Amino acid sequence: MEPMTIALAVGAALFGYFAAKKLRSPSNLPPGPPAVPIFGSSLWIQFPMRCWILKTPQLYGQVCTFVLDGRRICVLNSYEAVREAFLTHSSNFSGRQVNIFTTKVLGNSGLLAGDGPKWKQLRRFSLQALRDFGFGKSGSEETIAREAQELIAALESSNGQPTSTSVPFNKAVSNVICSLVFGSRVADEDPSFEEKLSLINKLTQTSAESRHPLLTITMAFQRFLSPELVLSMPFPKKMVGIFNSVFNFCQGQIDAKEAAYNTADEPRDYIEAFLAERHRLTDAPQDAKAHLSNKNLQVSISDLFVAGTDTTANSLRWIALHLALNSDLQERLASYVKDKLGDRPPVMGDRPNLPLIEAFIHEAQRYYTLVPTGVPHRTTADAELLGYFIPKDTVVFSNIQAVHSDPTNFPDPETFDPDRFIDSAGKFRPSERIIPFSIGKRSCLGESLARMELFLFAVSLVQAFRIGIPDSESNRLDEIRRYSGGVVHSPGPHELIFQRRDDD
Ligand code: HEM
Repeated sequence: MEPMTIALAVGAALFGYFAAKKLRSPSNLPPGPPAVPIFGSSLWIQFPMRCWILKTPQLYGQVCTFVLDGRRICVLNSYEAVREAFLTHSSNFSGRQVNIFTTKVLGNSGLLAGDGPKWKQLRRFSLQALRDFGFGKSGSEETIAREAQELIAALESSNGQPTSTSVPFNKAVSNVICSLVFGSRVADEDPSFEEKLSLINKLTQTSAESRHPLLTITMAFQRFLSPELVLSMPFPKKMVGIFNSVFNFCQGQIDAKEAAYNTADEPRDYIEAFLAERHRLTDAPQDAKAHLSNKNLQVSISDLFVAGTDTTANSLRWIALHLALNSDLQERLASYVKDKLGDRPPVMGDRPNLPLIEAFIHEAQRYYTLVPTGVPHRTTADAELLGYFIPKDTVVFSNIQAVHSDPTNFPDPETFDPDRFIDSAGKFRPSERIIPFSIGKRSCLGESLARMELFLFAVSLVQAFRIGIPDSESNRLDEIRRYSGGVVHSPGPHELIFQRRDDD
């Protein structure tokens, strides 16, 4: 071989080596605050962490990174970043965090926190099972329509006096998920159900990261302690207690089903489908039925129950609050619905004929981003994102709120304007950049159910009531709207007035 060719080959090899090394070196990480041994970046960020994450687009741009409690964290601050991570490189970005909690309390199980082949099988099974009981089909439509009427009756019983939206909305939405999962309207049948709802609320609202500076120091050393000791500390202990109460409740439902259900019968709900599938796969190899363990059943039911209740109920509470504060819009929607449907209750088939309602819900999901910083993912391999290096086992937050308030996607994002999604022919034109349910392999499992609920409940409310707000509540709007830094951004406690329209 010519010396020149050898020199070129060696040069090319060295260039390739150093280029790859640069990608892998920390200098090619996204920007972010400094990190020091033991404390990571905790001295530079503000807590609650999720509130601080919302400010990172202004500080660091589209993608940023920092280190907390020994974990590298990456934040996706634009639609392009979320799409590239969760769609283009979904195979590397679809894991979930592994920590003492997911290992010791959740047993690496369930729909929300699990990952790997067992989670994949469970997700596939769950989507199929819930579809069979009407996810996105007429079964759930009937269930939701019935609960919408129950909700209206409950609100009507307040006789036009200020009433909290929290319990009635949560109960109505819970009854839908309970019907699909447990086969009964547990929320109405179990007298202690309100207590369960408040536990769920604590789970989704509590911010694990809101901490006192002293706690920051304790947290920094936590990873050097035994899991048992960590779980006995005040905050983790409280969370474990809440989880265990939800698990016990779910286990009670499973036990009752196991005692009564004959696996030869056609399953009628998620638990029965799980038991039937387990029976069907009795002789299958272990790999094929690894997702059908008792722990997986217990955790996935509580996942459906937790993820399916607080999210939809709080989206509806934001919608009711917004209508109460914007009577012009409320009257416009009410006369629009009256014009299209008269007084008959809505059905899903009405959706194409109600583009303004579709646009209103779409805008509500943008404006009141319910899960502002997403549910964190984990990289399962070293990855590249928008030219940056993201190491394996990085925890990845999607700043959905930043995507929804990006003025390049939504001019004048602080203005609530459903008409931005109505085209010149009067048709509803949704934006792919509105991602309340996230996107990709880990996107929300209950999206089609939630969309049906939002439509049927919202139309029913607009038809039935003139919604108002007492002066005492209008004076504390900042407090009602404040984000506590939990996974879900729900409105703070407040009361609204529901006056029947047909009383006019
Ligand atoms: C308006 C209502 C809802 C919103 C805004 C919402 C939003 C979300 C978001 C942002 C995620 C995280 C996706 C990701 O990690 O990238 C998620 C996951 C999930 N949601 Fe929902 N959700 C809603 C309703 C529901 C309902 C009704 C159910 C149950 C029937 C449900 C069940 C789940 C489950 C099981 C997951 C975990 C999926 C996985 O990790 O593979 N959600 N949801």
